Amino acid sequence: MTPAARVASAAAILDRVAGGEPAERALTNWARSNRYAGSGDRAAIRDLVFGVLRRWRSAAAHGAAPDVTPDAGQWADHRPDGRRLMLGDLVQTGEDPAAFFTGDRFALGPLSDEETAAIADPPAMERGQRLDCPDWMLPILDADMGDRADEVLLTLRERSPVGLRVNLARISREEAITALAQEGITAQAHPLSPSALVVDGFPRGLAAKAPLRDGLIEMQDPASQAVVDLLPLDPGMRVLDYCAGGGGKTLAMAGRARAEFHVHDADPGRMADLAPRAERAGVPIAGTWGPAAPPEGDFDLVLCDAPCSGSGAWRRSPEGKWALTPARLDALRQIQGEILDRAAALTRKGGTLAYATCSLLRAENEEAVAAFLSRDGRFRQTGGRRFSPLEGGDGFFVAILERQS
Ligand SMILES: C[S@@+](CC[C@H](N)C(=O)[O-])C[C@H]1O[C@@H](n2cnc3c(N)ncnc32)[C@H](O)[C@@H]1O
Repeated sequence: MTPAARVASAAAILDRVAGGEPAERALTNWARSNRYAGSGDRAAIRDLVFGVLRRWRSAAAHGAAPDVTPDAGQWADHRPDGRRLMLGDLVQTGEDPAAFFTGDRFALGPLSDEETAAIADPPAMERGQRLDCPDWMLPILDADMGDRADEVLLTLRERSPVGLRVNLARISREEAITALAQEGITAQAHPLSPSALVVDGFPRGLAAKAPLRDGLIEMQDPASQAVVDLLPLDPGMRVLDYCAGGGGKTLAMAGRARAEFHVHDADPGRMADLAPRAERAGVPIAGTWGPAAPPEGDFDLVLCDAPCSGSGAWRRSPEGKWALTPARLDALRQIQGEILDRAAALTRKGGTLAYATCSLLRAENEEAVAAFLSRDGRFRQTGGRRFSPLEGGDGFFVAILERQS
């Protein structure tokens, strides 16, 4: 496909996303009905779509498209079109739109006079547009992050570097760097965790490289690994990953200690990849639990990597930024409290309950923990940390809570 045809395809996919279709599904559906597109085309189109998702408001401003609904942070009421969004993002990333809007076969039609006039001068943007943040969240983020809020939000407008976790149970970080170099991938040690690497650039097909296929290295954000580094883990412990999802943290824990790992998720489908990944990494999973068979008994360590706004990971999952509403945030806080209460009942006396989110918001982090501690006097906070996206990984939070009685 030509670069112009890729831009036209991205615009068509953005139309569907603006119409309510989740981006991953829109990309998959597009690929299914356009089988001529090779893997390089699909990856390039995905990059274009995700670039706009991260910078939706500023792209709309540059393309003279309607803004998102300002109070709810959603695009549902004003659906800007993919053509204008692509136009705006090309302009703001320094590309010449005329090179893509050619009117050639498979390309978008040439720029109209109105579009040419619209992009002639940079638009006047309000702060939320410039930072690509829903307006209702700005005061919350200002209160929670102080004078770093703008810097953090600007970071979240860009693509996240590719983080890897070395399975230290099987290979050292230096050996991993060498193994990757043999595959033509350059990676450096990342300061957030002894197991973390960051890859130079955005190489295609990374997941299919031998060290990843063989379970020696996993894709994982460095801050996610740093959260696991803070957990009190010893060999032989009985550990429950209460919100295990795809098992990223279970496998990271297993890389640190030969413990007995149990996994649970309210949506067992989310754990579908866990068994093959665990097998590749050489990690036995002692128990898998779901809503039909909830976990029982006393665990030495229960990790709750709770569902959250995902605000620390908006680079990776930018749709979440626009889908979040005050009502959704309230619902998440409710769920987080329920998860903490359930997990507390599964933590043995003297054991540890660890609460983590990839959220930047105090409401989901410090305030959730404070509310839990005021409900359950048996626990005391003994550690924890907040990770900022300015440290090179996702924004994360973890609190270590010890059960004392
Ligand atoms: C942040 S994700 C977990 C990511 C995972 N720990 C990892 O590192 O790959 C949160 C998970 O919590 C699950 N979840 C949502 N509500 C839950 C609940 N009430 N109890 C347990 N798990 C829940 C979701 O299905 C989702 O898989």
